[in-house]
Amino acid sequence: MDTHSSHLAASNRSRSSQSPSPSHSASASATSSIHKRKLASEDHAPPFPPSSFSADTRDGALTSNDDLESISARGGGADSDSDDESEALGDDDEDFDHDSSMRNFTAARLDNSGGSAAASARNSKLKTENLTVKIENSDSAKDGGGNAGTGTVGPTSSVPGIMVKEDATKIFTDNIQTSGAYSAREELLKREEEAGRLKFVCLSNDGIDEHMVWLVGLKNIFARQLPNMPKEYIVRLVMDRSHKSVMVIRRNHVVGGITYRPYVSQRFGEIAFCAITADEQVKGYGTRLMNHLKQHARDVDGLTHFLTYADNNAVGYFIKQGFTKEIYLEKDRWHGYIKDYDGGILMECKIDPKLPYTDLSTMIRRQRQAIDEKIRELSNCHIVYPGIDFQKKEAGIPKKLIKVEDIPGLKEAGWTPDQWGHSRFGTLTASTENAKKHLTNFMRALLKSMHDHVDAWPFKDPVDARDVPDYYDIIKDPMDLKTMSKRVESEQYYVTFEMFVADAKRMFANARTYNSPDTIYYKCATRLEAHFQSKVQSGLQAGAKIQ
Ligand SMILES: CC(=O)SCCNC(=O)CCNC(=O)[C@H](O)C(C)(C)COP(=O)(O)OP(=O)(O)OC[C@H]1O[C@@H](n2cnc3c(N)ncnc32)[C@H](O)[C@@H]1OP(=O)(O)O
Repeated sequence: MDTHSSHLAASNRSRSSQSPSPSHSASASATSSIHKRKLASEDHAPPFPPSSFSADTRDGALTSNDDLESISARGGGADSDSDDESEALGDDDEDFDHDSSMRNFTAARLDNSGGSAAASARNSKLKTENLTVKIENSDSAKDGGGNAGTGTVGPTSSVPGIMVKEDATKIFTDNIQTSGAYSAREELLKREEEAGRLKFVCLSNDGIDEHMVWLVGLKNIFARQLPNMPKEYIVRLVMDRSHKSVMVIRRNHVVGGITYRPYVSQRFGEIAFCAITADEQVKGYGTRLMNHLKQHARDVDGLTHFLTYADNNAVGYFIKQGFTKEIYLEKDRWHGYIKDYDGGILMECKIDPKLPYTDLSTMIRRQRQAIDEKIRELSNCHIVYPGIDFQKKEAGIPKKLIKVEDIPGLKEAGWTPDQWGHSRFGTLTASTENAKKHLTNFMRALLKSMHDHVDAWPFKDPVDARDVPDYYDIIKDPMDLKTMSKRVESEQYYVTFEMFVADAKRMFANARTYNSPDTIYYKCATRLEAHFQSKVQSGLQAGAKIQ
């Protein structure tokens, strides 16, 4: 018999999927019809040289061009009428809640002052405190020892107002994500395996009834998911004894699998088919399957690489499994061994000699843990401080004056009083107290000047919603001279002159937002603003020092 004569399958072999992953359906439908896969040999020529073919068949294995008649009758016989079986495989009653296990990763922020002596001292102190729970009221931190008049500040206790979480493990689980989406899915499936609800098996056509039933189930999934691949061709390879199939079995039903041929002498394997039943896709089975395959191929077959012709719409999946379009494997190790295709993309995956493929999640978790511990050595980002009390009274004036030094955690983060940023006040020393008084007087004078202006009447009081019912629907941040005056008199609100100017500008902008240019309100706003600006200008020139 001519072993190359069964080109009936070869001429139109294509693996384009019928029901690609939901998340990729758009691209899949666009590509599946045009990227039909064909053996390069087409109808007449063998797909690869007979010499390499015969070398492969030293163990009597079938290849794509072997005659179908030589396929195991047990497997082939079950082919035609069992298509529906694959549908029955997708029991939904054990759906896993993958979403719940997906968490957002909050990147820990490294303390950039970690290298300094001060920082190390601080860190070692905090590490010690890490062992105990320490909760202080932030108010006590604000009040304790602070002296606004002299500028000596705040807390006297070592780390006031800090709430350090109880133990390292708890911090780890509470604050830091223990696993990403990838690991979460892997862990979930691993637990299912450990509980015996899920298993991964690697089989070939060994004649054992149960195995044959699974292989037929897998063949049916391939037939459905790779509709452009001739069914006879699928049967032939799945039942070929030189091919192996790694399968996901749940409740004794096949959920999906990968059929591959290990070329042991060449130490690489060719993935022929890979599919998960339609309603179980994008739940992590494909990934776990691939991990089991890699582990088995490395540890049992001694393989170092996988090659496959990936359907265009499955390239994304293979990339996520570590496959590349670049082929690094020396050509003489694979050329002539695997079938060439038109369409599809040849991809390669190097199997790592050490990675624990079926327990990657544990490895990743340990790595995260190690990184987390290192971050906590270098920074304080795991310490949670109480928030600032932002309670306000009338006119948005804070109920309690908060000094910068009293902001919980600020000093511990490396802040020092010389880092005042954009504040034009500087520290609350006696001289800046003078500056503060000076500023208050200047703002008072500006307010009075505006108040006395002929165009000030629309701005003297807050707009009354009874008079203008839709005003507060449009103006979300209202301002008026009375509110500004209260803020000035509180001597707490306007800690910078810019804040005062910003309020005035907002007041004028509001008037021009709500009213049209032809209205008196709009015109008053423009004239009063010009007056205000000239007063600010002349006041500053006359030496009204703001700081
Ligand atoms: C050599 C060949 O056999 S090529 C033909 C491949 N088979 C098919 O196309 C048949 C139809 N598709 C399927 O059977 C399945 O979707 C498979 C086998 C491709 C993937 O199995 P799944 O169980 O769905 O994969 P799994 O849930 O582990 O997903 C792993 C990742 O790949 C992504 N992915 C899955 N399928 C695809 C795809 N077709 N294209 C791009 N990305 C994909 C998933 O979104 C997921 O990404 P994430 O980790 O960022 O969340």
